[in-house]
Amino acid sequence: MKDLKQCRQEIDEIDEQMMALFERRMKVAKDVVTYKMAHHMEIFQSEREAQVIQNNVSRIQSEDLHSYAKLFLTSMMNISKSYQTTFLPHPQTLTYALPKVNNITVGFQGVPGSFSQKALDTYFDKQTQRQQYTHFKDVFEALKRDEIDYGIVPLENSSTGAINDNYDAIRDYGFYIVGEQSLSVSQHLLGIKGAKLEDIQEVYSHPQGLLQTSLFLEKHHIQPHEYENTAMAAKYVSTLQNPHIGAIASSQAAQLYDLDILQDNIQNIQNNATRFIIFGKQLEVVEDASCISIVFTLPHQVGALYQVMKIIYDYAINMLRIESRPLLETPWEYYFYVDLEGSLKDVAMIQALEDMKAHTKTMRVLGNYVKK
Ligand SMILES: O=C(O)C(=O)C[C@]1(C(=O)O)C=C[C@@H](O)C=C1
Repeated sequence: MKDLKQCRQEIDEIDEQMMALFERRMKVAKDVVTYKMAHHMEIFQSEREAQVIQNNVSRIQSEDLHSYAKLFLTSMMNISKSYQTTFLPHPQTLTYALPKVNNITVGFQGVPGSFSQKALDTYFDKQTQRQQYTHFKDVFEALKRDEIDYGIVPLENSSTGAINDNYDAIRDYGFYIVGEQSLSVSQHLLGIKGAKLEDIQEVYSHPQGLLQTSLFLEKHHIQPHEYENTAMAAKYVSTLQNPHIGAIASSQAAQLYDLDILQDNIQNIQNNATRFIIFGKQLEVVEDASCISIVFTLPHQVGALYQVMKIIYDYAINMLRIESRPLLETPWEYYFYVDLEGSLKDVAMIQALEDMKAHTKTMRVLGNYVKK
């Protein structure tokens, strides 16, 4: 048996060599992303990754290490991709992208009659193919598999705040925001034909639908039940045919699933609106893009957030929004999601972002797009 001390010494020597190679590899990854940004290429290159895995796993002589080698290479390329996403485009090499409109498929969560579909219908034209999914996460997965060209999900509601899962997903999947559609949202109490408001004892809706109408539900002593989606809840209630069970959903859902509107506009705040984001795999900057979304993490230091905010102030940039979310991998640390008014074609903006990046642990541009 080898001595532990000797083993660890050997590991230390190997790690030293590996770290030098790691640094070299990451520097090349940086050169690759500079090229990709100038040529409108996606960071994730599935064919190349498959090739890297195939070439290198076959070099491993011990058969029992093949699956570990594959895992090692995959993790290494994930690290390389996450590093690549932190680089900012160069205003001179960044060319405007024409929004893709022909022959595209867009994924949304829910069934026809959902608010996501309404946002999709408002943003995209009639020819756009629509693909529906059960969960928000499925839309992100579908884009990852190239099943769709874009996804559309809600990010924030004016009365209930952020839709946290989607904030986390847009960051974790490494996708880009290419557009935003704001939609005014009216929630209605729906019931089966002939039912009355007084009959309703329970309702089904998406958690957001229930939150947005909490005052009405409390007032009428109606018990809320969470469902995948407002329109799916309407569809479900329609199948139950029970006069005591209602749904909270749109007027389109009432029509589609043959339900009556028992009480309209029951949302807590009358001008209830939801912001939907359209996301894709590439950074697409259109000519009139005026909103830049960034996400960053900060070192645990006094005044770390202040330093970033000061740069925004010094460059006289209008900050449209700031949101913080816990970093799952390190408790009590947060990432910040900030919207700034401006364009990535503006040299001063890139300078400001570079300065901000110098004060963060990680920073990535999520997109530069038009708010509609
Ligand atoms: O070859 C590239 O395009 C790279 O960006 C490098 C790299 C890698 O780390 O090997 C990273 C991301 C791609 O998905 C494929 C490979």
